[in-house]
Amino acid sequence: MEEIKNIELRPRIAEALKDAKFDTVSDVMHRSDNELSKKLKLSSKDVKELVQCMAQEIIKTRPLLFPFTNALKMLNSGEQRMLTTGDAIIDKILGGGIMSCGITEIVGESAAGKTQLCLQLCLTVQLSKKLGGLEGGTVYVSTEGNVQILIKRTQQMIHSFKQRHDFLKDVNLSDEIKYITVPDLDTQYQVLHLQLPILLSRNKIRLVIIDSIAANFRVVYSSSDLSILRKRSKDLCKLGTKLKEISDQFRLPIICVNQVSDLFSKYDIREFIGNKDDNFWEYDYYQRQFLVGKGSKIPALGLLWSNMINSRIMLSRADRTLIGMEDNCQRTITLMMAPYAPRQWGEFYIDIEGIHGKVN
Ligand SMILES: Nc1ncnc2c1ncn2[C@@H]1O[C@H](COP(=O)(O)OP(=O)(O)OP(=O)(O)O)[C@@H](O)[C@H]1O
Repeated sequence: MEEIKNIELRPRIAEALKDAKFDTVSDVMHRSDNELSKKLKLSSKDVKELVQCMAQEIIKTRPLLFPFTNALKMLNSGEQRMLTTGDAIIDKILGGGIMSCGITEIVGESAAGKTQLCLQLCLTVQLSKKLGGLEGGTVYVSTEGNVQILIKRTQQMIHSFKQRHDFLKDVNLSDEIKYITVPDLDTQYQVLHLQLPILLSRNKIRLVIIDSIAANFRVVYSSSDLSILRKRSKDLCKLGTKLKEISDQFRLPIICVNQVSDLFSKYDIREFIGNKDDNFWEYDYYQRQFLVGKGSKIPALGLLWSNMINSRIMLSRADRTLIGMEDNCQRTITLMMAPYAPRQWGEFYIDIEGIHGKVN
């Protein structure tokens, strides 16, 4: 973080900072105005001036963190806003597809179809912008260690994808998907902080998928000890901030697959959602699910993580019924929250080609 001694300040403010041994911009910016006023023995007017100077310094020295934009600039830039899922019905349910920036969470119970949706996006992202793609490859960070299964399933999808998009028949779509396995939290940290930024700066990658974000956290932070919970929150915060930074810097969407936790009482919902009035939609959804005893599950990692993501897509499935060889379970996809569309849902199914929406 920037050192204060290099910043031009009024002498009495500079003197107060020196006396209080405040050396960096973060020493100031991590404190409230009241705290600064007390510690530095400065008037509230001086504190306001100091905070403004520090904020200016951050904007000046870290322009990538503040890529200010407005609606007109976005419109004129012609930047693709949505990444298609490859299925018109699902795109419609999701308000156009997956947001082409920020963090989108895909959450659901085991075998709900999260990985299938992600693999499909690995293919659609390679399409031209005209067709709803982002013209680039994918980095697929997997915590499950099942890369061979992913590759095999992707090959299956590619086969039918090429039949639908004849012009891709000579393109090697699997070359544009780079799989990385992260078996533990330490490796995950190394990959996201060191390896991923290098990969993104050297290749034309337009999508990052982390499948799943909860797996390693659940293993390391399984205790309910308060100090461990605090550390978990801190690490989750760091992870969310890093992902946002990467998404902003490389202008690409990051998809985080998340698991679910069981809901044991309706008070769990309040604990998960926080203030009901702040997020009435989600509160209402889980409350109803709980009351009808259906899908009484909430996304893992709690409220803190919920505040780090930009949109949330929930996949769910009813109990599996096999008719002959056909998997006939009812699946639903719900856009739980997004800055660009209201909550909506629909049914979908999975077949050899990938995932498809059902016409009602
Ligand atoms: N080739 C295929 N043809 C038809 N359906 C398939 C095919 N491959 C997978 N599926 C369906 O996809 C489901 C698994 O989906 P997926 O692997 O995306 O689950 P998930 O939500 O990622 O689960 P987990 O959290 O356990 O990894 C299976 O139950 C199966 O019904």
